[in-house]
Amino acid sequence: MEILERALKSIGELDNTAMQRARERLDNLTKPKGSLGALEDLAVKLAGISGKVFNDFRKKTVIIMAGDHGVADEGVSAYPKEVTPQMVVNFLSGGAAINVLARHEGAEIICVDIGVASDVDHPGLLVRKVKKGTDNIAKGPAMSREEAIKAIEVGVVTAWESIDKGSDLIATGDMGIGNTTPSSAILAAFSGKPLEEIVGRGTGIDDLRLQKKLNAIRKALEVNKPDPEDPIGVLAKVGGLEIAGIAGVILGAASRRVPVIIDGLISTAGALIASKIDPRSINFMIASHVSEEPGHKVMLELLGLKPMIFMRMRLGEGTGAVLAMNLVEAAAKIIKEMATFEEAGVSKEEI
Ligand SMILES: O=C(O)c1ccc[n+]([C@@H]2O[C@H](COP(=O)([O-])O)[C@@H](O)[C@H]2O)c1
Ligand SMILES: Cc1cc2nc[nH]c2cc1C
Repeated sequence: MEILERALKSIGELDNTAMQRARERLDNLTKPKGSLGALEDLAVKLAGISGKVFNDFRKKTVIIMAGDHGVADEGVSAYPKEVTPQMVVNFLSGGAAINVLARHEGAEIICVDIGVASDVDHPGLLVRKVKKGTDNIAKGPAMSREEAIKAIEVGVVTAWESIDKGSDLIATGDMGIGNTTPSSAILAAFSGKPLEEIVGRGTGIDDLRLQKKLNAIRKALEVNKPDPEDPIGVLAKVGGLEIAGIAGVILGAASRRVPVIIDGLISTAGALIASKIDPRSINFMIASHVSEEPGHKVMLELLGLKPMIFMRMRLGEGTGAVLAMNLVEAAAKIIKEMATFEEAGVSKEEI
């Protein structure tokens, strides 16, 4: 708890003066006021986060949290559990979608085993296993409260270490067969929305598995009775180890005023937990894309975040978040590199 408390103590507000200065500069650049839309809002947010109008990113990092799920035994995924460690090996060998996109964006990948059921032996893996997969949430809690806190703290420390090594733009990613089930359960606990509206097909399940998934979430909520006023309790009861780790990465980045780009459904479930632990953490989050999972849009609305990319993606791994790094860098360059009306000798608006 000491690490989490330390992180929470350092989370501050956005720097309003820097944001105002950023808005003024944007209004003086050679374009009609506001014409770069969300790109301008992003430049203003970056100023609020760093306290500086000009930002550039030297080291971009995606942190992938990997964990397994006892609830996979209920037949809620289209793929077997073994895929979790197999994909971890794929991340470390460079063959996954996230490797391609991270290379494309010039980002580094950190992969953390925070709760994979089997052990992966690879020198590139950060082994910070809190538990060998969660217990089946349809039958009882995913993990103990102590384990949930420990997993959040793994995320905090991983973010801090990466920032200490120079990371100044962080993206969140996940890997875990079955993890759209706890992510949807977390959303149900916080939103109270009917499951039919928020539960999707994850890796691509058929109608039969969708019914099993809905039943498993219904049972998880009945058996565990998560209290939306107790976010760590929600996480321990119906969450996942990688979701906890992602919440920790977000709180860790926020505590160091480093922008953190949120990926799809699972990462945003982590963001919801972080936001309920400390709402100020939302200030440091940047939404990337909106996933095909129906619950993702609802999560982003709850957080009050607007996604920038609509590409029908539903992969996880941090893929949407890493794609958005390009837009974050573009926003930072616009405010820094564009000429003002005065510099370019362009006439300003008449009214
Ligand atoms: O990020 C998303 O929005 C997303 C949506 C659907 C599936 N996934 C990925 O697919 C896996 C979970 O799907 P499932 O069907 O096993 O619950 C897990 O490894 C996630 O990274 C990710
Ligand atoms: C192959 C595969 C890759 C993934 N990456 C994230 N979730 C995944 C699920 C599967 C099944």
